[in-house]
Amino acid sequence: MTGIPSLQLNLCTPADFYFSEPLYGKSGQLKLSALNCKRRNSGVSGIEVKQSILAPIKAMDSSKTTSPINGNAGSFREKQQSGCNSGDDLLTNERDDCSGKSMPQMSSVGNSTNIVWHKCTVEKSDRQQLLGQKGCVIWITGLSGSGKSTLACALSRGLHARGKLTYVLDGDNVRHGLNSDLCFKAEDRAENIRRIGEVSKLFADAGVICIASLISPYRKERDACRALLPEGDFIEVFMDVPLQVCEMRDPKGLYNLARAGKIKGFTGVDDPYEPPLNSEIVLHQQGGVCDSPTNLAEIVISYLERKGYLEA
Ligand SMILES: Nc1ncnc2c1ncn2[C@@H]1O[C@H](COP(=O)(O)OS(=O)(=O)O)[C@@H](OP(=O)(O)O)[C@H]1O
Ligand SMILES: Nc1ncnc2c1ncn2[C@@H]1O[C@H](COP(=O)(O)OP(=O)(O)O)[C@@H](O)[C@H]1O
Repeated sequence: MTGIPSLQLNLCTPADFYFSEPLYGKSGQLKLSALNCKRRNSGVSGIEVKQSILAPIKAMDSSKTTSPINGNAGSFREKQQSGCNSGDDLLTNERDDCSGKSMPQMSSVGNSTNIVWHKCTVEKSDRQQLLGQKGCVIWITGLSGSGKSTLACALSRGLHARGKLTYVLDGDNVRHGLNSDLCFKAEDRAENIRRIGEVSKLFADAGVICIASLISPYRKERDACRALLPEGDFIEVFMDVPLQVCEMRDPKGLYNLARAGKIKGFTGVDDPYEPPLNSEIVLHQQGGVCDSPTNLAEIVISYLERKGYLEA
Protein backbone atom coordinates (compact mmCIF):
# COMPACT_ATOMS: atom_id res chain seq x y z
CA MET A 1 0.00 0.00 0.00
CA THR A 2 0.91 3.62 -0.15
CA GLY A 3 2.14 3.86 3.41
CA ILE A 4 0.29 7.17 3.65
CA PRO A 5 -1.57 7.54 6.95
CA SER A 6 -5.23 6.74 6.70
CA LEU A 7 -8.03 9.12 7.57
CA GLN A 8 -11.43 7.66 8.20
CA LEU A 9 -14.29 10.04 7.37
CA ASN A 10 -17.73 9.04 8.52
CA LEU A 11 -20.37 10.95 6.66
CA CYS A 12 -23.70 11.26 8.40
CA THR A 13 -25.80 10.94 5.29
CA PRO A 14 -29.47 10.07 5.55
CA ALA A 15 -28.46 6.82 3.98
CA ASP A 16 -26.13 4.35 5.58
CA PHE A 17 -23.08 4.88 3.38
CA TYR A 18 -19.89 6.47 4.44
CA PHE A 19 -16.49 6.54 2.88
CA SER A 20 -12.94 6.58 4.01
CA GLU A 21 -9.74 7.39 2.23
CA PRO A 22 -6.12 8.04 3.08
CA LEU A 23 -4.97 11.49 4.05
CA TYR A 24 -3.66 13.33 1.04
CA GLY A 25 -1.73 16.02 2.82
CA LYS A 26 1.62 17.54 1.98
CA SER A 27 3.71 14.56 2.95
CA GLY A 28 1.64 12.30 0.68
CA GLN A 29 2.08 14.67 -2.23
CA LEU A 30 5.80 14.99 -1.67
CA LYS A 31 6.17 11.27 -1.52
CA LEU A 32 4.19 10.95 -4.73
CA SER A 33 6.45 13.24 -6.71
CA ALA A 34 9.60 11.69 -5.33
CA LEU A 35 8.48 8.23 -6.28
CA ASN A 36 7.33 9.29 -9.71
CA CYS A 37 10.69 10.83 -10.33
CA LYS A 38 12.50 7.71 -9.23
CA ARG A 39 10.39 5.51 -11.43
CA ARG A 40 10.87 7.71 -14.45
CA ASN A 41 14.59 7.63 -14.07
CA SER A 42 14.77 3.91 -13.51
CA GLY A 43 12.15 3.06 -16.09
CA VAL A 44 11.01 0.28 -13.77
CA SER A 45 7.34 -0.46 -13.57
CA GLY A 46 6.14 -3.02 -11.14
CA ILE A 47 7.63 -6.25 -12.39
CA GLU A 48 10.99 -7.53 -11.36
CA VAL A 49 13.41 -6.27 -13.98
CA LYS A 50 17.01 -6.55 -14.87
CA GLN A 51 18.36 -4.67 -17.81
CA SER A 52 21.49 -4.31 -19.79
CA ILE A 53 22.56 -2.50 -22.89
CA LEU A 54 23.65 -5.08 -25.39
CA ALA A 55 24.49 -5.07 -29.03
CA PRO A 56 21.85 -7.07 -30.92
CA ILE A 57 24.23 -9.90 -31.82
CA LYS A 58 25.18 -10.36 -28.18
CA ALA A 59 21.55 -10.34 -27.13
CA MET A 60 20.82 -13.26 -29.44
CA ASP A 61 23.15 -15.31 -27.26
CA SER A 62 21.53 -14.34 -24.01
CA SER A 63 17.79 -14.49 -23.46
CA LYS A 64 18.16 -13.82 -19.74
CA THR A 65 17.88 -10.05 -19.82
CA THR A 66 14.60 -8.61 -18.74
CA SER A 67 13.42 -5.16 -19.45
CA PRO A 68 12.03 -1.91 -18.23
CA ILE A 69 8.44 -1.36 -19.29
CA ASN A 70 9.25 2.11 -20.50
CA GLY A 71 12.43 2.98 -22.25
CA ASN A 72 14.70 5.18 -20.16
CA ALA A 73 16.40 7.08 -22.91
CA GLY A 74 14.99 10.35 -21.58
CA SER A 75 12.04 12.39 -22.73
CA PHE A 76 11.79 14.37 -25.92
CA ARG A 77 12.19 17.62 -24.02
CA GLU A 78 15.06 16.34 -21.85
CA LYS A 79 17.00 15.38 -24.95
CA GLN A 80 16.29 18.67 -26.64
CA GLN A 81 17.53 20.52 -23.57
CA SER A 82 20.66 18.42 -23.04
CA GLY A 83 21.67 18.62 -26.68
CA CYS A 84 22.66 15.00 -26.31
CA ASN A 85 20.93 13.84 -29.48
CA SER A 86 20.44 15.15 -32.93
CA GLY A 87 16.84 15.55 -34.05
CA ASP A 88 17.14 12.33 -36.05
CA ASP A 89 18.20 10.36 -33.01
CA LEU A 90 14.99 11.37 -31.33
CA LEU A 91 13.09 9.43 -33.93
CA THR A 92 14.82 6.15 -33.11
CA ASN A 93 14.49 3.93 -30.10
CA GLU A 94 18.21 3.76 -29.59
CA ARG A 95 19.95 4.72 -26.41
CA ASP A 96 22.68 7.29 -26.89
CA ASP A 97 25.24 7.76 -24.14
CA CYS A 98 26.66 10.94 -25.74
CA SER A 99 29.90 9.13 -26.56
CA GLY A 100 28.88 8.51 -30.12
CA LYS A 101 27.91 4.91 -29.45
CA SER A 102 24.30 4.11 -30.09
CA MET A 103 22.99 0.79 -28.91
CA PRO A 104 19.50 -0.65 -28.78
CA GLN A 105 18.26 -1.71 -25.38
CA MET A 106 17.69 -5.43 -25.73
CA SER A 107 15.37 -7.10 -23.25
CA SER A 108 13.47 -10.24 -22.35
CA VAL A 109 10.13 -10.14 -20.56
CA GLY A 110 8.45 -13.41 -19.70
CA ASN A 111 8.63 -15.54 -22.84
CA SER A 112 9.37 -12.59 -25.12
CA THR A 113 13.09 -12.60 -25.79
CA ASN A 114 15.30 -10.07 -27.60
CA ILE A 115 12.75 -7.34 -27.64
CA VAL A 116 13.42 -3.62 -27.77
CA TRP A 117 11.19 -0.95 -26.24
CA HIS A 118 10.25 1.53 -28.96
CA LYS A 119 10.00 4.91 -27.38
CA CYS A 120 7.76 7.53 -28.95
CA THR A 121 8.47 11.22 -28.71
CA VAL A 122 4.83 11.96 -27.91
CA GLU A 123 4.63 11.07 -24.23
CA LYS A 124 2.01 10.61 -21.54
CA SER A 125 2.48 14.17 -20.35
CA ASP A 126 1.77 15.44 -23.87
CA ARG A 127 -1.42 13.43 -24.06
CA GLN A 128 -2.49 14.61 -20.61
CA GLN A 129 -1.89 18.19 -21.67
CA LEU A 130 -4.10 17.64 -24.68
CA LEU A 131 -6.87 16.16 -22.54
CA GLY A 132 -6.57 18.48 -19.54
CA GLN A 133 -6.51 15.59 -17.08
CA LYS A 134 -4.19 12.95 -15.66
CA GLY A 135 -4.43 9.33 -16.66
CA CYS A 136 -5.17 6.95 -13.81
CA VAL A 137 -7.01 3.75 -12.94
CA ILE A 138 -10.06 3.61 -10.72
CA TRP A 139 -10.29 -0.04 -9.71
CA ILE A 140 -13.74 -0.96 -8.39
CA THR A 141 -13.79 -4.28 -6.53
CA GLY A 142 -16.57 -6.10 -4.69
CA LEU A 143 -18.97 -8.99 -4.73
CA SER A 144 -21.32 -9.66 -7.59
CA GLY A 145 -24.32 -7.39 -7.05
CA SER A 146 -22.43 -4.89 -4.90
CA GLY A 147 -22.99 -2.13 -7.45
CA LYS A 148 -19.62 -2.04 -9.27
CA SER A 149 -21.00 -1.66 -12.81
CA THR A 150 -23.61 0.85 -11.71
CA LEU A 151 -20.97 2.97 -10.00
CA ALA A 152 -18.62 2.64 -12.99
CA CYS A 153 -21.31 4.01 -15.32
CA ALA A 154 -22.34 6.79 -12.95
CA LEU A 155 -18.72 7.78 -12.58
CA SER A 156 -18.12 7.74 -16.30
CA ARG A 157 -21.24 9.86 -16.80
CA GLY A 158 -20.25 12.34 -14.09
CA LEU A 159 -16.74 12.78 -15.45
CA HIS A 160 -17.93 12.95 -19.06
CA ALA A 161 -20.26 15.78 -18.04
CA ARG A 162 -17.19 17.61 -16.71
CA GLY A 163 -15.41 17.15 -20.04
CA LYS A 164 -13.14 14.34 -18.85
CA LEU A 165 -12.30 11.32 -20.97
CA THR A 166 -13.01 7.97 -19.31
CA TYR A 167 -13.24 4.37 -20.39
CA VAL A 168 -14.96 1.58 -18.48
CA LEU A 169 -13.45 -1.90 -18.45
CA ASP A 170 -16.21 -4.02 -16.96
CA GLY A 171 -15.28 -7.62 -16.06
CA ASP A 172 -18.47 -8.98 -17.59
CA ASN A 173 -17.91 -7.03 -20.82
CA VAL A 174 -14.21 -7.84 -21.21
CA ARG A 175 -15.15 -11.50 -20.80
CA HIS A 176 -17.25 -11.08 -23.97
CA GLY A 177 -14.07 -10.52 -25.99
CA LEU A 178 -10.46 -10.31 -24.87
CA ASN A 179 -11.07 -12.66 -21.91
CA SER A 180 -13.63 -14.98 -23.45
CA ASP A 181 -11.12 -17.83 -23.16
CA LEU A 182 -11.20 -17.60 -19.35
CA CYS A 183 -13.55 -19.32 -16.92
CA PHE A 184 -14.00 -18.74 -13.18
CA LYS A 185 -11.43 -21.14 -11.75
CA ALA A 186 -8.79 -19.44 -9.62
CA GLU A 187 -6.02 -19.27 -12.21
CA ASP A 188 -8.38 -17.90 -14.87
CA ARG A 189 -9.71 -15.24 -12.52
CA ALA A 190 -6.09 -14.30 -11.75
CA GLU A 191 -5.36 -14.05 -15.48
CA ASN A 192 -8.55 -12.01 -16.00
CA ILE A 193 -7.37 -9.54 -13.36
CA ARG A 194 -3.84 -9.44 -14.75
CA ARG A 195 -4.98 -8.70 -18.30
CA ILE A 196 -7.44 -6.03 -17.20
CA GLY A 197 -4.64 -4.54 -15.08
CA GLU A 198 -2.36 -4.37 -18.11
CA VAL A 199 -5.05 -2.88 -20.34
CA SER A 200 -5.94 -0.35 -17.64
CA LYS A 201 -2.30 0.65 -17.49
CA LEU A 202 -2.32 1.35 -21.23
CA PHE A 203 -5.44 3.49 -20.90
CA ALA A 204 -3.87 5.45 -18.05
CA ASP A 205 -0.76 5.91 -20.17
CA ALA A 206 -3.01 7.25 -22.92
CA GLY A 207 -4.10 9.92 -20.42
CA VAL A 208 -7.54 8.40 -19.95
CA ILE A 209 -9.29 7.95 -16.60
CA CYS A 210 -9.79 4.22 -16.79
CA ILE A 211 -12.54 2.69 -14.67
CA ALA A 212 -11.99 -1.04 -14.13
CA SER A 213 -14.98 -2.77 -12.59
CA LEU A 214 -14.55 -6.44 -11.81
CA ILE A 215 -14.98 -8.69 -8.79
CA SER A 216 -11.18 -9.19 -8.65
CA PRO A 217 -11.48 -11.38 -5.55
CA TYR A 218 -7.77 -11.85 -4.85
CA ARG A 219 -5.71 -9.29 -2.93
CA LYS A 220 -2.42 -10.44 -4.42
CA GLU A 221 -3.59 -9.93 -8.01
CA ARG A 222 -5.15 -6.55 -7.24
CA ASP A 223 -1.92 -5.44 -5.60
CA ALA A 224 0.02 -6.65 -8.64
CA CYS A 225 -2.14 -4.39 -10.83
CA ARG A 226 -1.51 -1.51 -8.43
CA ALA A 227 2.22 -2.12 -8.80
CA LEU A 228 1.99 -1.67 -12.58
CA LEU A 229 1.21 2.01 -12.13
CA PRO A 230 3.07 4.98 -10.70
CA GLU A 231 2.36 5.67 -7.02
CA GLY A 232 -1.07 7.21 -6.55
CA ASP A 233 -2.38 6.42 -10.04
CA PHE A 234 -4.16 3.23 -8.95
CA ILE A 235 -7.22 4.18 -6.94
CA GLU A 236 -8.92 1.20 -5.37
CA VAL A 237 -12.62 1.58 -4.58
CA PHE A 238 -14.06 -1.17 -2.40
CA MET A 239 -17.82 -1.75 -2.62
CA ASP A 240 -18.21 -2.95 0.95
CA VAL A 241 -21.72 -4.33 0.62
CA PRO A 242 -22.69 -7.36 2.71
CA LEU A 243 -23.24 -10.65 0.92
CA GLN A 244 -26.86 -10.77 2.13
CA VAL A 245 -27.60 -7.43 0.43
CA CYS A 246 -25.97 -8.59 -2.81
CA GLU A 247 -27.94 -11.80 -2.64
CA MET A 248 -31.19 -9.94 -2.06
CA ARG A 249 -30.51 -7.81 -5.11
CA ASP A 250 -29.44 -10.73 -7.30
CA PRO A 251 -30.36 -8.92 -10.53
CA LYS A 252 -29.15 -11.77 -12.73
CA GLY A 253 -30.46 -14.61 -10.59
CA LEU A 254 -26.92 -15.96 -10.24
CA TYR A 255 -26.93 -16.27 -6.42
CA ASN A 256 -30.12 -18.23 -6.74
CA LEU A 257 -28.48 -20.61 -9.18
CA ALA A 258 -25.36 -20.83 -7.02
CA ARG A 259 -27.40 -21.65 -3.89
CA ALA A 260 -29.24 -24.29 -5.89
CA GLY A 261 -25.87 -25.79 -6.81
CA LYS A 262 -26.35 -24.98 -10.48
CA ILE A 263 -23.29 -22.67 -10.58
CA LYS A 264 -20.20 -24.00 -8.87
CA GLY A 265 -17.51 -21.72 -7.45
CA PHE A 266 -19.60 -18.57 -7.16
CA THR A 267 -17.83 -15.73 -5.34
CA GLY A 268 -19.11 -15.30 -1.80
CA VAL A 269 -21.06 -18.56 -1.92
CA ASP A 270 -18.47 -21.26 -2.49
CA ASP A 271 -15.54 -19.23 -3.77
CA PRO A 272 -13.46 -16.71 -1.81
CA TYR A 273 -13.48 -12.92 -1.82
CA GLU A 274 -10.58 -11.21 -0.09
CA PRO A 275 -11.62 -7.68 0.91
CA PRO A 276 -9.01 -4.96 0.43
CA LEU A 277 -7.13 -3.87 3.53
CA ASN A 278 -6.15 -0.37 2.48
CA SER A 279 -8.33 0.90 -0.33
CA GLU A 280 -8.17 4.55 -1.22
CA ILE A 281 -11.96 4.70 -1.01
CA VAL A 282 -14.36 2.38 0.80
CA LEU A 283 -18.07 2.69 0.11
CA HIS A 284 -19.90 0.96 2.94
CA GLN A 285 -23.46 -0.02 3.18
CA GLN A 286 -24.41 -0.87 6.72
CA GLY A 287 -28.16 -0.98 6.55
CA GLY A 288 -30.90 -1.68 4.09
CA VAL A 289 -30.82 1.74 2.42
CA CYS A 290 -27.94 2.97 0.33
CA ASP A 291 -26.76 6.19 -1.17
CA SER A 292 -27.59 6.74 -4.83
CA PRO A 293 -25.05 5.75 -7.51
CA THR A 294 -24.76 9.43 -8.47
CA ASN A 295 -23.82 10.39 -4.91
CA LEU A 296 -21.33 7.55 -4.70
CA ALA A 297 -19.81 8.68 -7.98
CA GLU A 298 -19.50 12.21 -6.59
CA ILE A 299 -17.42 10.88 -3.69
CA VAL A 300 -14.96 9.37 -6.16
CA ILE A 301 -14.98 12.48 -8.35
CA SER A 302 -14.14 14.73 -5.38
CA TYR A 303 -11.25 12.43 -4.54
CA LEU A 304 -9.93 12.80 -8.12
CA GLU A 305 -10.40 16.55 -7.94
CA ARG A 306 -8.49 16.85 -4.66
CA LYS A 307 -5.66 14.70 -5.96
CA GLY A 308 -5.32 16.81 -9.10
CA TYR A 309 -6.39 14.17 -11.63
CA LEU A 310 -8.94 16.45 -13.26
CA GLU A 311 -6.29 18.84 -14.52
CA ALA A 312 -3.19 18.21 -16.63
N1 LIG B 1 -18.63 -18.30 -10.60
C1 LIG B 1 -18.83 -16.99 -10.71
N2 LIG B 1 -18.42 -16.16 -9.72
C2 LIG B 1 -18.62 -14.84 -9.83
N3 LIG B 1 -19.24 -14.25 -10.89
C3 LIG B 1 -19.65 -15.04 -11.90
C4 LIG B 1 -19.47 -16.43 -11.84
N4 LIG B 1 -19.98 -16.96 -12.97
C5 LIG B 1 -20.46 -15.96 -13.71
N5 LIG B 1 -20.27 -14.78 -13.07
C6 LIG B 1 -20.62 -13.49 -13.67
O1 LIG B 1 -19.38 -12.94 -14.10
C7 LIG B 1 -19.19 -11.64 -13.56
C8 LIG B 1 -17.83 -11.55 -12.86
O2 LIG B 1 -16.81 -11.43 -13.77
P1 LIG B 1 -15.45 -10.79 -13.31
O3 LIG B 1 -14.58 -10.80 -14.52
O4 LIG B 1 -15.73 -9.49 -12.68
O5 LIG B 1 -14.93 -11.83 -12.21
S1 LIG B 1 -13.47 -12.06 -11.64
O6 LIG B 1 -12.89 -10.73 -11.34
O7 LIG B 1 -12.68 -12.76 -12.65
O8 LIG B 1 -13.65 -12.88 -10.43
C9 LIG B 1 -20.25 -11.42 -12.53
O9 LIG B 1 -20.70 -10.11 -12.81
P2 LIG B 1 -21.01 -9.03 -11.68
O10 LIG B 1 -22.31 -9.50 -11.11
O11 LIG B 1 -21.14 -7.76 -12.46
O12 LIG B 1 -19.91 -8.99 -10.68
C10 LIG B 1 -21.28 -12.49 -12.77
O13 LIG B 1 -22.34 -11.95 -13.51
N1 LIG C 1 -26.14 2.52 -4.99
C1 LIG C 1 -27.09 1.60 -5.21
N2 LIG C 1 -28.21 1.60 -4.50
C2 LIG C 1 -29.18 0.69 -4.71
N3 LIG C 1 -29.12 -0.29 -5.62
C3 LIG C 1 -28.02 -0.34 -6.36
C4 LIG C 1 -26.94 0.60 -6.19
N4 LIG C 1 -25.97 0.30 -7.07
C5 LIG C 1 -26.43 -0.78 -7.74
N5 LIG C 1 -27.64 -1.16 -7.33
C6 LIG C 1 -28.43 -2.28 -7.85
O1 LIG C 1 -27.78 -3.47 -7.44
C7 LIG C 1 -27.80 -4.41 -8.46
C8 LIG C 1 -26.37 -4.83 -8.79
O2 LIG C 1 -25.70 -3.73 -9.35
P1 LIG C 1 -24.50 -3.93 -10.35
O3 LIG C 1 -23.97 -2.59 -10.65
O4 LIG C 1 -24.92 -4.78 -11.51
O5 LIG C 1 -23.49 -4.74 -9.43
P2 LIG C 1 -22.17 -5.54 -9.82
O6 LIG C 1 -21.64 -4.93 -11.06
O7 LIG C 1 -21.28 -5.37 -8.65
O8 LIG C 1 -22.63 -6.95 -10.01
C9 LIG C 1 -28.54 -3.79 -9.62
O9 LIG C 1 -29.87 -4.22 -9.60
C10 LIG C 1 -28.45 -2.31 -9.35
O10 LIG C 1 -29.57 -1.62 -9.85
